[in-house]
Amino acid sequence: DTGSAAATPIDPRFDIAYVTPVTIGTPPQTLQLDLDTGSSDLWVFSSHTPASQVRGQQIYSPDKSTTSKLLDGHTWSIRYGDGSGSRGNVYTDNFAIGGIMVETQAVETAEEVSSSFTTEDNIDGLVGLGFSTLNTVSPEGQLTFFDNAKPKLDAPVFTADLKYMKEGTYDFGFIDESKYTGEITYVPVDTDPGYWTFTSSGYGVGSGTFSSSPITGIADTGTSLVYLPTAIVTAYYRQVEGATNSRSYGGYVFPCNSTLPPFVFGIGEAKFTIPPSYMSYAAVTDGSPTCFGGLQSSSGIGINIWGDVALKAAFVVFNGEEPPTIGWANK
Ligand SMILES: CSC[C@H](NC(=O)[C@H](Cc1ccccc1)OC(=O)N1CCC(N)CC1)C(=O)N[C@@H](CC1CCCCC1)[C@@H](O)Cn1ccccc1=O
Repeated sequence: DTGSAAATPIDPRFDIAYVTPVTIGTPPQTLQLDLDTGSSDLWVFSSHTPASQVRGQQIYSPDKSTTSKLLDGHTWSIRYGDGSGSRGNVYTDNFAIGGIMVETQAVETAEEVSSSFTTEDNIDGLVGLGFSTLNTVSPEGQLTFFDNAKPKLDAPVFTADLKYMKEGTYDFGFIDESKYTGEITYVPVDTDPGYWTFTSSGYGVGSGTFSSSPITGIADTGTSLVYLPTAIVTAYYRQVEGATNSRSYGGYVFPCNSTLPPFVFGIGEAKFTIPPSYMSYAAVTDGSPTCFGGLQSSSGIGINIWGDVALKAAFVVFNGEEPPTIGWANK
């Protein structure tokens, strides 16, 4: 099998996250979920989510599906890097993305979600596409959609073609040659503890010299920005007039009319350029002349994260063969 599904920005003003339509159950219930390679739980707003915590999200009702089965005695609870979280119980049911159907997918139904999920009415839940070792279901961990779908895919891969303020695509089971230019550069993935962890070959700021130094980090479709070591981040903002590291805004900000250099990162011998428009992420509040940077320091996180700001500068292949690799191509 092969399949494709849209990745649509949830906000027309800036790319904070992307959602993809999925169907769950019989008859199919359609929800818009955030495909997140930085986690491995598939959870949804549901008929079990208190009404006070639901604000416009689509919900999954297992009781309305003739193919749902309660996974008795199983629970889940997850906390994300930005402090948001959710928990609940587990069903198995039919689950499809882009026409790829998994009959007994573990679908984690939320009994509680944190306030940032309640306020984000465009996200009905997440599809974790990290490695199944990260799944939080207890007492038995469950498989991700990708692990369940892999045996029926023409190739054990999925690709991300995220776009700047535009609809992109996730493809499953094939590599669409029309979506990239030149060659795909594959590098090894370290699957411990369960992210798509790889090592970049270095970085450059604008037309400055390229610094060939290894940067190990995760490819994370669920994270909006890029988080790298402080030395790299300060080297970048040193080139931006009026940039400061703002405690109140929680990161590097600068006057929106400042000229930003592009940011270059290496994958093997290949180079990828994040254009200035992606590096000026968003005004700190609507209409403010102060903008928040798309590149921020990872010093408070503990891992480097290549989030959407970097991923949308490339066509990315998540290769689930043994051993897994990750491929990057220009587009
Ligand atoms: C430094 S990991 C921060 C990151 N969460 C973000 O990137 C959020 C995304 C968002 C989406 C929609 C509305 C609001 C915010 O956005 C910001 O935090 N932003 C954007 C806006 C900026 N003004 C401030 C900074 C994050 O926890 N991702 C996790 C998945 C997310 C969780 C929240 C919902 C969307 C999916 C996940 O892959 C990160 N992970 C990665 C590895 C290990 C653990 C872990 O947990």
